[in-house]
Amino acid sequence: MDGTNDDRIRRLDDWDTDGLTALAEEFETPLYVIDLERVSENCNRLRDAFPEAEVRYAVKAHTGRSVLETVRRAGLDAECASAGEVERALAAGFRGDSLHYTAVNPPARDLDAVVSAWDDHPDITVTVGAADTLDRLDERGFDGRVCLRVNPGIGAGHHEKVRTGGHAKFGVPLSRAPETAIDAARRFDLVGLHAHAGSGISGADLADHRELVGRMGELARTVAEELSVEGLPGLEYVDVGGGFGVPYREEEPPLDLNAVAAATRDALGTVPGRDGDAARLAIEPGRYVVADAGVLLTRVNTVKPTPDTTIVGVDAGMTDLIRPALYDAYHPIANLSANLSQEAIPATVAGPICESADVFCDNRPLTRPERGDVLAVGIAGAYGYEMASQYNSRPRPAEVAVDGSDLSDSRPVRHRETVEDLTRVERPIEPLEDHE
Ligand SMILES: Cc1ncc(COP(=O)(O)O)c(C=O)c1O
Ligand SMILES: N[C@@H](CCCC[NH3+])C(=O)O
Repeated sequence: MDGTNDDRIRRLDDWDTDGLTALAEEFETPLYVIDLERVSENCNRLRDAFPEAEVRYAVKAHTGRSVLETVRRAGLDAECASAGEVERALAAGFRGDSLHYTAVNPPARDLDAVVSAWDDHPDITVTVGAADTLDRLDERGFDGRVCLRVNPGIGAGHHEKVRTGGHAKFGVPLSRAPETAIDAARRFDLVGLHAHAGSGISGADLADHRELVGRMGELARTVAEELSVEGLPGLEYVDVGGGFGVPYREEEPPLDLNAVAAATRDALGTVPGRDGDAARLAIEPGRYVVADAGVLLTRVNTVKPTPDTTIVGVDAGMTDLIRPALYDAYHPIANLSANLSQEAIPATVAGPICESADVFCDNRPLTRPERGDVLAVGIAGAYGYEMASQYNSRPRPAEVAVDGSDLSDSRPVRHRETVEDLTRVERPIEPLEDHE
């Protein structure tokens, strides 16, 4: 670690245009491309900025097996939001002591599965955001490692729908946290305290982040003192969540990760921990690890001039990348096939789904698109494939992995679904011949 952190993001310009076009030819579109070397680099950037911390990858950003294996090899732990994610992380080789399951109103099926996984992997940690969840774990005979999720009363993030910190759904209210923590410590092995502000935190949110971490530091010192009075084991860590943003717009400055790390350290202060050690800092970023490692490729099938704009119809839609429809999120878009001498026109890039929200951008300059052109939608590695659906009976796209800037060496890591994949779960109610 050299004390510096290259905070540049990988932009569409940094990808090899011919290489991406060749991938679209070979594997067809819509197609996700994921650069595993960039995933590793992003893990290293986080570890360099937070050398003292436990860094846990929030698996929900991209659960692809290739990504999970890459993150594990880069030495990060895994933070899982469901029993399904726990199962996938275990299958990708994460050990129990690197697995953290964050239980939010957990369905019984999830708790049963995680408690059963705990039988084989007793070092799994369950992060609990309600006293009810503690009781439900108890009822299942679980007496392992728990972490208490606290609602810090502060939310942050790129859109109101992703600000979790202030939402009552998440975590035990700060005022109730000390008593709930002591109750948890009497019944389980209470190893940590946790809070998460939200997703897509930018430099402008640094004051909120600092306030959240400060509150967690104060709470952790109160809890540590009460644990010590009761003769209970101290805390191993304080987890201040993830949410580190990446600049999707060209003009947005990148997050200064070193400044965030310094502010985090400063605001947390020292928390007495276990066996005479201080409690460690933990963070759980998802987006930062994978966002700029992924691109979505899509092909133009329609160019329709209208009085207000030119509609550029493409074969990817909100079913492949829902972020623009759901959060009005901005993703850079480039026409890979365009001759650079051609002029840019205001274009509205729209997909094939029967929803007016199925639009990637409105009236944005795009080098004159023609039918058959390949467009790249950038910074699509986080919450892209992961939030894809099969609405309108659209099978989910394929994904290929590459390693670094040479795109000639690619391998498919997710096959393109077929309609048969969609209907496999269905059973007819009557044989078709009865209709004849
Ligand atoms: C509990 C928790 N941890 C970590 C994350 C990861 O967030 P991000 O991908 O923004 O880093 C989330 C998502 O907001 C979350 O809910
Ligand atoms: N899905 C959101 C992030 C939410 C993270 C989970 N709490 C996004 O695409 O920005």
